[in-house]
This record gives sequence, C-alpha cells and structure tokens, in this order.
Amino acid sequence: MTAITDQPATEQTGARTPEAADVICGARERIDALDDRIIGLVQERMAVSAVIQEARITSGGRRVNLSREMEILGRYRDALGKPGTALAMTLLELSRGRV
Ligand SMILES: O=C(O)C(=O)C[C@]1(C(=O)O)C=C[C@@H](O)C=C1
Repeated sequence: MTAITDQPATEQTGARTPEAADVICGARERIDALDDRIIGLVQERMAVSAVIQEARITSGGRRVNLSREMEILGRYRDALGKPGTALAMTLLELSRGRV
C-alpha cells in the first residue's frame, strides 16, 4: 500500500515488524477494493429499490412492504447471524428511508 503519511509502515498499521506491516498493507488494499465494490453494490441496490417503490406508489400502493422486509431480514440473519439483521436494517433504511 502506498504510504498515506510519512509515518513508517509499522506505525501506520500497528505492526511490530516490517514483515507484518507488509502483510497488513497488502490486506488493507484488498479491503479498500472490496469496500469500493460493496459501496457500489449498495448504491445499485438503492437505485433498484427506488424503481420498485416508485412503481408501487404510482400504482396507489405504499412505499413499505413489511412482509418483503421480513424476508430480507431473515435472509441476512440466516447468512450472517444477529449482526446480519442489523446490516439488513441499515440497507433497508438506505433504500427506503426511515419508517
Ligand atoms: O421489494 C420491495 O417491494 C421493495 O420495495 C424493496 C425494499 C428493499 O429495499 O428491499 C424496499 C422497501 C420495502 O419495504 C421492501 C423492500
């Protein structure tokens, strides 16, 4: 990873050896790339969700569909446990606003 400051890599990473700092810098690059993709996917999810909500509201329905939200919460909980539920709730809030 390119140093973002003039600090030694060990100080930037909390590692106690240059070898460990190298491992951490490489892994941090991968995490940054993954986070970029995750953010892109979240934005894509928000856009698709907006299409659904718009269609439902235009047809006279409501923005929120609770049974579908329960399905999504269950899917995230099954895959990721309790924090998965919190993650799904955050995704739903980003997608349809606060209820
Ligand atoms: O699937 C739907 O019906 C949607 O409106 C999408 C979505 C979501 O973002 O997943 C958003 C709001 C609803 O309450 C349920 C789910």
